[in-house]
Amino acid sequence: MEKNATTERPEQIDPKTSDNRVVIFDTTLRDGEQSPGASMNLSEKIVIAQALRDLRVDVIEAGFPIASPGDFEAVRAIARQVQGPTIAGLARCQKQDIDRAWDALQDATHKRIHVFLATSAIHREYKLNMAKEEIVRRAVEGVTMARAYCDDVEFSAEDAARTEPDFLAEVVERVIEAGATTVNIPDTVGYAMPNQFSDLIHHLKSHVRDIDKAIISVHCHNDLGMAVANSLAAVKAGARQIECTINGIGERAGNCSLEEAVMAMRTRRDYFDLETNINTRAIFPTSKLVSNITGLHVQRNKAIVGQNAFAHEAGIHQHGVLKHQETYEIMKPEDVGIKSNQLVLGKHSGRHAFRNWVEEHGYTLSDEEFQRAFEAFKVLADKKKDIYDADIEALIEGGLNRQDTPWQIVSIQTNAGTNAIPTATIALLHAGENRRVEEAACGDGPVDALYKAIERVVGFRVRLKDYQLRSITRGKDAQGEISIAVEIDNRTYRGRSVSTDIMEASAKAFLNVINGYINQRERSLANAAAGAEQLVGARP
Ligand SMILES: CC(=O)SCCNC(=O)CCNC(=O)[C@H](O)C(C)(C)COP(=O)(O)OP(=O)(O)OC[C@H]1O[C@@H](n2cnc3c(N)ncnc32)[C@H](O)[C@@H]1OP(=O)(O)O
Ligand SMILES: CC(C)C(=O)C(=O)O
Repeated sequence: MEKNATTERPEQIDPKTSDNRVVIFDTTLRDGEQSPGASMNLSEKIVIAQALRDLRVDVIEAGFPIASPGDFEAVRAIARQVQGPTIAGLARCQKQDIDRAWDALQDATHKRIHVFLATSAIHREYKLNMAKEEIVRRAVEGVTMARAYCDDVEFSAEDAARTEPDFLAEVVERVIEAGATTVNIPDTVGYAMPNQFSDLIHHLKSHVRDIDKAIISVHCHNDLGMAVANSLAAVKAGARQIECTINGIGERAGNCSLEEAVMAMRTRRDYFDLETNINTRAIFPTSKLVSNITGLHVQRNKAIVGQNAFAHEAGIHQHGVLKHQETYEIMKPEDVGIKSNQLVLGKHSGRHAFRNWVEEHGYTLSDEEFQRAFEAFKVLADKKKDIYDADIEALIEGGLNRQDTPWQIVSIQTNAGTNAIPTATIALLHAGENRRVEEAACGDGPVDALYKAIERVVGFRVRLKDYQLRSITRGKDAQGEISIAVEIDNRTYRGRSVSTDIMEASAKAFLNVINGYINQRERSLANAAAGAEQLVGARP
């Protein structure tokens, strides 16, 4: 499944020659992935990178290639497959990191090596054990090594917001001299206040020789809820790149939220007089995709993409909006990809209306995906009186991660109640072998009983690490979303499912994990067998 690429990517504008263009550097796949619990696999990262391309971000930071073979592979695959934006790879100021980043970026059309080194006193003394002179030397060395490979090099002075401004200016001047084309000023621990951060950018602009030879970037964390405010204060002061993530995910309290920064600059163009290249209509679908894949839910009242962001409950507001939308709406929901006029879909709707909905919401489904989504929609419409957009989105997005085989549900029965021993009976079909197996079990609750019965059918045990139930739509017949994390062979697998019946959703989420594990194990065995065959073939 791929989101529509809505419009052509316009010629890249160089912010050094256009005073009011702000570069959007997305780090959902790198800093965003540093959110505890947000790890993504290779195919999920590629799907997100494609969505970021369609959103028209300027730079995708695809990962930190030295961090792990998986990170390296993800950066390499995105560099190969996602054309348009610049692809960046992160590296410490050391040769092996820079070499690894360069290897991973080889196939990208536009590539950037992003080197970083902390500059603040606390990081120098306690973390790096380096004096100021060594910091300058290592930073210059890092940029020089990266420039030997690549024309586009970014240097980040980690913890810049807590660095002595004059020392920061010295580092920035020296890395520009060494060839850095972007200099990033991170508020790594979310400590800055907007006026102070703005003063810091002014300080660099007035104290760094040749500051105009590089783009000033900012990378703000949200520990005090200031990430967006600080980023906006910085662009007002002359920074021309914002590093941000979808839904503001990232290390600890997260990063500057892309959708908030972009929509603030767009909605208050009168104040900022700045532009980005973002296709704002792709914001909402991208937000949904990221939340679906990472399992990090967006709070209802989150600006721009929260479920309530464009909802009016109060009578006085509703009255105002009915008379004139702008009385209580400063942005149009359509501008961020949220439909304002809902086409009401229900059990009597046919394929045309459903296809219309799918296309209007920015999805491109293959014939098979469409048919599966339509059938699932009909089943849901039979069970549920009111179908909301969120119901259908859940149903389509759910298809993205679905591991349908080999084990499929034939029937589920659970029994629980006060003073009753919870029991579950399940019948599963092994699709490949056309084998039907039934098992029953007791447990500490109906879900525990259900999971034990499933373990008996598939023949192995797993450890449930996390189980979350959330209502994702409204009404008595709301759909429940189950998100689980399960440990098998020392690895964590995640599963998710949505249904009006939470026992069914629980079983499907569990089978999602079991099937994912079985499929992956089979792929590894097949790869190992192919490798062994090659070795045998290669023998003299
Ligand atoms: C602010 C940020 O978000 S920066 C990015 C943070 N992201 C991550 O750390 C996620 C990925 N990280 C990892 O997978 C690992 O930390 C690795 C692979 C990078 C390094 O792992 P290890 O070699 O085991 O080192 P570890 O993480 O324990 O310690 C970091 C080392 O890097 C050094 N270091 C930290 N930053 C830098 C830098 N910018 N340049 C050079 N060296 C650095 C530290 O001094 C320490 O060195 P030491 O081993 O000589 O004491
Ligand atoms: C590597 C840098 C940009 C970073 O993530 C930070 O300082 O938070």
